[in-house]
Amino acid sequence: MSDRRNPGIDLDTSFFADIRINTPAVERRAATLPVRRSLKKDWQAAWLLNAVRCIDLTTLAGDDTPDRVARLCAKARQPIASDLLAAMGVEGLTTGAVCVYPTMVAAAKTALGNSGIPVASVATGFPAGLMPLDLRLAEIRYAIDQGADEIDIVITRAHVLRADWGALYDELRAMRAACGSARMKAILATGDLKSLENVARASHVAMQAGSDWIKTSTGKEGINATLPVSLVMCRAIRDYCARTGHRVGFKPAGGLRTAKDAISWQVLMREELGRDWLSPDLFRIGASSLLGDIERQISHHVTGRYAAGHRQAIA
Ligand SMILES: O=C[C@H](O)COP(=O)(O)O
Repeated sequence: MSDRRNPGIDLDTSFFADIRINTPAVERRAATLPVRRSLKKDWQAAWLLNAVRCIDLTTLAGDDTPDRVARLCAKARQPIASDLLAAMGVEGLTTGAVCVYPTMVAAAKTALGNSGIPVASVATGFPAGLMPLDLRLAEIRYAIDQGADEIDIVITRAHVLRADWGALYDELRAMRAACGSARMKAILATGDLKSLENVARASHVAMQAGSDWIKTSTGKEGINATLPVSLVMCRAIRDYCARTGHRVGFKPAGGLRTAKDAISWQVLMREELGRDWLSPDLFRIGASSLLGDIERQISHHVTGRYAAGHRQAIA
């Protein structure tokens, strides 16, 4: 993985002051993505393998335990059965990262050992973010002390809803500073932001404040990752890159469960941002329950039939 970072820039509201989004046009464009490509079978398998290496394999449940995290990490190290990978001539495939709560970071680090798989920790009062800023920053520092390599922060939605871009920028800047060398993903919780314009504005502020990835959702909002919202965020990434030269990654998260989802979002990345955004450096899929269907489809590709349920991934 490269050590590329987005350094951010000073807050510049001119990037989004006049933004107007034609929602029906965005929805029409997004609707073409899942059906646009009739991918040949071999290509489909390759895209699914690529999705695996971009997954932030996630468990964020109230009943998480170190044992569950250890099982998740075993899956991250060997996400697809070795006989299926051997049949496709693939070696060394892992997920992009494992994503857990701060108190589970140490268990994940131990279980991942020297695999090189990064541990991402949510922080800053995930999922609502409604805690005093100093406590949210302390949580980032705690996660990093435990060994987190990446931090998934949540923004204060009220700053967006009140159009208080200065407050949003300052909070994100402080979080970025607390992250130090750990890379920061900014969760916008788009399902709470009320409009696509707000999604675009929040995306710009998050990038200006130095986020390394912008992420759609916590997985806990009423509406999580959708293709229209993702399209708006990808266009903001493209715009920010054109104006500043800084490349920011994208992480859809929440509700992605099927191999078809994994392909649709990759088509979006390739068509809107280009091939560079198909690597784990610039693209992650946050998911707790996607791997099972991907493995099922890969198994079908290799063997011509669907595997028995007990052979499927727990995640
Ligand atoms: O960041 C990742 C999300 O929490 C995962 O959401 P999910 O459980 O709907 O896959």
